[in-house]
Amino acid sequence: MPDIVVTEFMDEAALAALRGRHKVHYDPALVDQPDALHALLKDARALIVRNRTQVRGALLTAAPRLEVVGRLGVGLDNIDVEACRARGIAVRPATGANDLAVAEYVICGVMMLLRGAYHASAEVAGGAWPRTRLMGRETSGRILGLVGFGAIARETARRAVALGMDVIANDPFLDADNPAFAANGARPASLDAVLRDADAVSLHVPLTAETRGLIGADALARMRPDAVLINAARGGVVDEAALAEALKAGRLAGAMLDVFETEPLPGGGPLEGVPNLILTPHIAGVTVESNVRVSEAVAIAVAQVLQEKAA
Ligand SMILES: O=C(O)[C@H](O)COP(=O)(O)O
Repeated sequence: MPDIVVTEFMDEAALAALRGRHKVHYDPALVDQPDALHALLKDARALIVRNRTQVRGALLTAAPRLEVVGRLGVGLDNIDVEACRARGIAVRPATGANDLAVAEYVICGVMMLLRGAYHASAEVAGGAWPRTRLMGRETSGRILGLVGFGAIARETARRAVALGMDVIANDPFLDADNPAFAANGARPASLDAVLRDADAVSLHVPLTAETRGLIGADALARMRPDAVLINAARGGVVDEAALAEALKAGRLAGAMLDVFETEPLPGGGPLEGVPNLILTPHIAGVTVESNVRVSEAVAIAVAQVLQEKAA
């Protein structure tokens, strides 16, 4: 039986490093095979997951010898951190390793949505030439509003400033005089001001009881009708039906979503066929480069916990 089980995709070089010292079972399809996964966890000392494997309840019960959970990402909402703590199971996320990937995704989204010229490939290929309709807006001089001002938001802010954007940010955990705002070219603002003033709003908060549904019909109504919204944080933060309504009614100029209330996004939901909406499959933090960084960081952290616990 393996002592490390990996249930979702991981970089090969990091896996090879782990295999040098441990018996590793790597199967990125395991996330969708709970019975097989539970059987493999009987003797496992370590479990490595991305965001889909639910590390709680039955899974933890099936893993009586578990010592560490490696998280190939940052968000911990798929892990029952309290239950792990109660059992002395260490949780090791890849903090910082995918910040850059998400920040570039957000900047790309801001530019695509404000410019608005990239939804017309099929039309142009078909012989249409809609130049005046596709006259979009420049990014320089626009206001970027960040909801949450942690590490990823700060990476995003610096890149937005380099593009000539004015950056305002709200974070209930930071005092207005926190030097992190100025150090990253942002001005602190209330959530109301961010929603009211920003040309582009980007979300950078974890999913908690306080942030669930934060961007619902009320918040969307407070945004400018020509504003755009980007969510590469967590799906439950945005009310998908309310967003779909706002886009269809032209009360919002555009949106890009990388994360959803339910993942994979079930077909036939409110987001299908909505105009000015770009959807991606929870890929903002995953690039060729970040996959290497994330996997290496988690492999090192997991191996270290196993070594410490064995000592
Ligand atoms: O929490 C994260 O870091 C992102 O959601 C990316 O996680 P993933 O690589 O597990 O998708």
